[in-house]
Amino acid sequence: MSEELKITKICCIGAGYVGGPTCSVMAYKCPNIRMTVVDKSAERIEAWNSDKLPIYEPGLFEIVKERRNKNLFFSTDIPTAIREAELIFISVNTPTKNFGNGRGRAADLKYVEDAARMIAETAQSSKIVVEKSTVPVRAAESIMHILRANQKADVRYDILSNPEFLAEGTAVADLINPDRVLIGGEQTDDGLRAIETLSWVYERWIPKERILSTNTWSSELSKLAANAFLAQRISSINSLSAVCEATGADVSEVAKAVGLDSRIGSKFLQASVGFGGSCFQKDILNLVYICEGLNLPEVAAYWQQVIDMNEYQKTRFSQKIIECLFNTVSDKRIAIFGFAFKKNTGDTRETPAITVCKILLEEGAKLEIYDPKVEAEQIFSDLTSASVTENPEFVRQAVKVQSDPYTAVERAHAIVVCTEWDEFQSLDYNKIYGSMMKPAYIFDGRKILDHDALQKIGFHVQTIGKKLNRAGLLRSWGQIPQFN
Ligand SMILES: NC(=O)c1ccc[n+]([C@@H]2O[C@H](COP(=O)([O-])OP(=O)(O)OC[C@H]3O[C@@H](n4cnc5c(N)ncnc54)[C@H](O)[C@@H]3O)[C@@H](O)[C@H]2O)c1
Ligand SMILES: O=c1ccn([C@@H]2O[C@H](COP(=O)(O)OP(=O)(O)O[C@H]3O[C@H](CO)[C@@H](O)[C@H](O)[C@H]3O)[C@@H](O)[C@H]2O)c(=O)[nH]1
Repeated sequence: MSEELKITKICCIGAGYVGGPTCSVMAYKCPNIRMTVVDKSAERIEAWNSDKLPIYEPGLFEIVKERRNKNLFFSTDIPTAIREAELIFISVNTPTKNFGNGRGRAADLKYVEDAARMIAETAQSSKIVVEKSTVPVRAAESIMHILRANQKADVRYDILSNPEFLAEGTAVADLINPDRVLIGGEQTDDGLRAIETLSWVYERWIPKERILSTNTWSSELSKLAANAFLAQRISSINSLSAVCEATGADVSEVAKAVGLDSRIGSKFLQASVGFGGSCFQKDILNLVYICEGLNLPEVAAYWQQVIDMNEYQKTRFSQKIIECLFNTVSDKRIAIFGFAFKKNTGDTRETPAITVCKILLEEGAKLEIYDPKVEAEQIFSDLTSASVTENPEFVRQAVKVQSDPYTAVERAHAIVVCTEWDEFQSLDYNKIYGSMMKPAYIFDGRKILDHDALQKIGFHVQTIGKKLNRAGLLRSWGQIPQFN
C-alpha cells in the first residue's frame, strides 16, 4: 500500500449503536487516525462525552475513556467534521417507513439522504463516502446521484458499501474480531482504489484474508441476506418448538442433534419467545418489499414467512401464559424478568417483551417489570406508544417498573422471563417462591432456568419447546394437544 492511500481523518455521521462503537474501536486500533463521530442530537453527543454513555455495551466505556479527546471525538459540529475528513461513514438510522408508499415495509432512507446532502453542501475536497447503514440494494446509487449532482469543481466522490455485522451486547468483541469485513465498490480503477483505501484502515487490526471485496450491489444485498438467514434459523427452530410442546420432544435436544451436523452448525438455534432487535424484522421487511418491487412474489412470500412465524411465536407464548393461569390474568400481578431484546444491552427496539406485555395488559394483568439495564422511562415510552395502546393512562396505572427482582415478584402470581440476563439464573428462587401467590408459575421464554430445581421448590414451570407438566404430556398422547 502506497503512502498516499493512507487516511488520517475519518468522520462518522450518526453516533448510534453502530457509529459509536465502530468508531471507538477504530480509534482504539488506529491511534494515528483521528475519528470524529457527529450527530444532530446534542443530547446523544453530550452523553458520549460523559461518564454515562448513551448505549450500554460490555467493554465499550473502557475503550471510549482511553481514546476520547486523543484521537476520538464526539461533536455536533457536522460541517467541520465533514470538511476535515478524507473518508466519511454514513451510519444513520434506516427505519421501516411508517407512511406513504412502502409503509410498514420499505426502508426510510430520508436520514441517509440528509447525510448525503450535508456532505454535498459542505465538502471542499474529495471524499470517500462509505455507506455503513443497512440499506436496500442500489441505495449507493442514490447517494452517488445526490453527491455527483452537487459536485463542486476539484471535488470527487467515491462511494463504497461497507455494511456492519456487529450484534448488540457483543459489539466490541465483534468489531475487534469480526468474521469478515465486507467492502463493495464500483469495479473501476477509482472504485477499486477506494476499496483498497478503506481496506487499509481495517488491515490495521484485521487479517487481510477476512476482508472481502465485492461489487456494490452484492455488498448491499449480502447484509440483508445475512440477517434474513440468521432470523430464518430462529424462526425454523421456533416453529419446531411448537411441535415439541405438542409431542413431548425437547427442542434443545432437537437443536443439538440437528446443529451437530457440520453442514448446519449449532449457532442461532436457540428457541425463544421470538427474535427482537432493530434489525431482523426491519431488514427482512425491506427484502420482502424489494422482491415485490422486482415482481418476485414467491421470493417475497418465502421471506415474509420468517416474520410471520416470529409473530406467531410471541403470541403463542403469551397465550400460553394466560391459558395456564386459568384462562384469566385480570388483576393478577405478573413479574416480567427482562425487557431488553437480548441480554447485555439496554436496547428495547422490537423486543418480544413489548408484545408479551401488550397481550397481558389487554387481558387486564398488572405488570411488575424488572430489567437490569433498561430505564423505566424507556419501558413506559414503549408500552404507551400508539402501536401498543390507545389508553396510555391505563398502561401507566397497570405497570410498575422495579429496580430489584425480589420487589417485582412480591405477591405475584407468575414470573415471565423475556430476556436471558445471566443474573436471572442465580436468584434465590426459594426466597422468591416464598413471597409469591400460590400456585406460583414461571414461564421461561428464554430457556435459561433450572426447571427441575424450580419444580422441586414447588413452582409450576412452563417453557418453550418442552412439555414439563407430566399430566399434560400423558393427556397429549394420541392426539394433537393444547398447551397445558
Ligand atoms: N444496531 C445494530 O446493532 C446495527 C448493526 C448493524 C447495522 N445496523 C444498521 O446501522 C444503521 C444505524 O443503526 P443504529 O442502531 O446505530 O441507529 P441509531 O438510531 O442508534 O443511530 C443513528 C443516529 O444517527 C443520527 N442521525 C440521523 N440522521 C442524521 C443526520 N442527518 N445527521 C447527523 N446525525 C443523524 C441519529 O440522531 C442517531 O443518533 C442502521 O441502518 C441499522 O440498520 C445496526
Ligand atoms: O439462537 C438465537 C439467537 C438469537 N435470538 C434472538 O434474536 C434476536 C437478535 O439477536 P442477535 O442477532 O444476537 O442481535 P442483533 O444485535 O439484533 O444482531 C443482528 O442484527 C444486526 C443488525 O443488522 C447484525 O449486524 C448482526 O449480525 C445480527 O446478528 C434477539 O432477540 C435474540 O434473543 C434467538 O432467539 N435465538
